Amino acid sequence: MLNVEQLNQYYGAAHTLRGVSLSLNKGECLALLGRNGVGKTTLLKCLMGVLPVAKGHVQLDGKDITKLKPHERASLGIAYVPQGREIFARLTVEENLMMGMAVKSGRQASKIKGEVFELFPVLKEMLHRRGGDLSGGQQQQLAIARALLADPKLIILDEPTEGIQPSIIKDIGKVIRLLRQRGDMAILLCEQYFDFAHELADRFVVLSRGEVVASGTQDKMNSEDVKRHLAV
Ligand SMILES: Nc1ncnc2c1ncn2[C@@H]1O[C@H](COP(=O)(O)OP(=O)(O)OP(=O)(O)O)[C@@H](O)[C@H]1O
Repeated sequence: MLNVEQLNQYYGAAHTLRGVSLSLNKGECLALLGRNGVGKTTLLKCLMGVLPVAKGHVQLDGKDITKLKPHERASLGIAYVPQGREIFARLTVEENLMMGMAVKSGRQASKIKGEVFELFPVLKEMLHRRGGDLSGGQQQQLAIARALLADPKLIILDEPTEGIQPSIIKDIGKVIRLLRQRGDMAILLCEQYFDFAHELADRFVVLSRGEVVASGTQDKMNSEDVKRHLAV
């Protein structure tokens, strides 16, 4: 469903992504691993169209989307939960969720909304609170819920456990596992928290200095070779 071929990106003279290729199938969770600053967030932004690429291609279901704008990619079924969550702090939880549903019809929206409240019951209790008054973990849940309300084919999560308390990390893990078991979505999970990614991923890719230096199935993820690229 997602095919990335030889992506190259630069920040000025700095060559940030160097020929990155990866693929991801429906029903699969791919972990994107790597130390701080190796280019993970840059790659995700290129996939969402927030940053332009210098060379290479991104395909979704066989269609070349390399030149499409973020909103066009969103309407094709890509949802992005950025690092730091970027919820609307002054809007209520309900209003934040409505932003995610903007592209859906009334009937579709209420069905998806029911499913999302099952996944994140806490959001139902907090519908009228302002986003900015939620805890960091609740904001992360809100950001994931908002992305799911667009009913995506591919959800891209940038470090969903960053700065979040263990009990909510567990809840977020459960949701990702459920989405994976449903089998109708592809999940790209960028993570520094190795054990979390190891539990959830089917396959992994490791970036180092903008290059893919290791990849494989989940059973190979715990190897010395992979750990070497992640050790600080
Ligand atoms: N807007 C920017 N302008 C110039 N350089 C940038 C910009 N954003 C990131 N960089 C640099 O590009 C490199 C890759 O950054 P990126 O944020 O993609 O890394 P990362 O692997 O996601 O790290 P982290 O885990 O800290 O988010 C880093 O050296 C970073 O300093």
